[in-house]
Amino acid sequence: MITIDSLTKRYGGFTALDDVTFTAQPGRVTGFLGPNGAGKSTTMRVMVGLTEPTAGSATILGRRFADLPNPGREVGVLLDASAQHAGRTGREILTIAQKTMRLPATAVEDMLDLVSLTEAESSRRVKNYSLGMRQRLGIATALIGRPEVLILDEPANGLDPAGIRWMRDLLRGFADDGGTVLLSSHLLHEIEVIADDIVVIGNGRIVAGGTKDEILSSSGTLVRADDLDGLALAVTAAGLAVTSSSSDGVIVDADAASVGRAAFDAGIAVTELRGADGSGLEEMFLQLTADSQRDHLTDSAMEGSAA
Ligand SMILES: Nc1ncnc2c1ncn2[C@@H]1O[C@H](COP(=O)(O)OP(=O)(O)OP(=O)(O)O)[C@@H](O)[C@H]1O
Repeated sequence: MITIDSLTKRYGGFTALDDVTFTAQPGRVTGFLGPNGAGKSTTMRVMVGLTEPTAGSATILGRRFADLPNPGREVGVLLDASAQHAGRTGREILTIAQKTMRLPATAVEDMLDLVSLTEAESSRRVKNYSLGMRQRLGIATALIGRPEVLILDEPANGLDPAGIRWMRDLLRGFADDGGTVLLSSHLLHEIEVIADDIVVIGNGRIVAGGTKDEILSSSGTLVRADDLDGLALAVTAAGLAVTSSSSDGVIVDADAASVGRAAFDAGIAVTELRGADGSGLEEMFLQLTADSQRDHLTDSAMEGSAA
């Protein structure tokens, strides 16, 4: 379990984290979602003792990272796959971790197998690794101490679709065995397919949190009709809030029955009526963070959600 309690981090006059509170529970994959610069990495750095908070606390299994006796045995961390020593081979990096944590020598082979790095690949220097291979090696290093908790910052970066599926299955298995997983991403689709719980951060503040189902169901109802303008007027006249309106349809912050009734009362023929689910999460993400984004969302940030 990871507990973040009223965490604030200021750099001079700039507030990077503003009273951030959430938990990541055992047996669950918690997705930490937010646009670039929202504060995900800063939160994770505080968790593992790399950044000192201005106020508040972050504990892992009830203790601050610095107070864990053999941290690698309790929490696996991957903050930046490119930060691994470029001049060492993958095998050397794992062997150092194995010796530091006083693990059996077989642990290195086990991890290479787990992340599918071949004998030849593991003997290459990291500077010759692709980003995807670095991510696999980073995940192997995080897992080698068989920790209960995993903290991963953008772990899917650089993985191809098969690699993303592999990682998803690996994290699912880890959580199903009772582990706690916290992973950050600015890719909506990635979080949507992997996470059980979602915490959304924007401008250093938590703007939404809950189970994926709660977050999705709170994203409203998607309704379509030939007369979209009339439809939007009808739901508004019925006292329902329109979350977004485009040529693709209208998303309303209400259940499907209320939206259907409003359209029926106005004599508007509905052509589609359903929970906004995936598209709603994208809409919610954009909305929740719209006035808090420090950088514009890039095309790559949105590409996953278009799937
Ligand atoms: N050492 C620092 N000094 C000053 N500002 C900092 C420092 N570290 C981070 N920040 C600022 O804090 C904010 C949050 O940064 P952070 O790296 O946590 O965001 P993020 O959500 O991880 O974004 P990304 O997805 O781009 O990595 C940014 O505006 C960043 O510029």
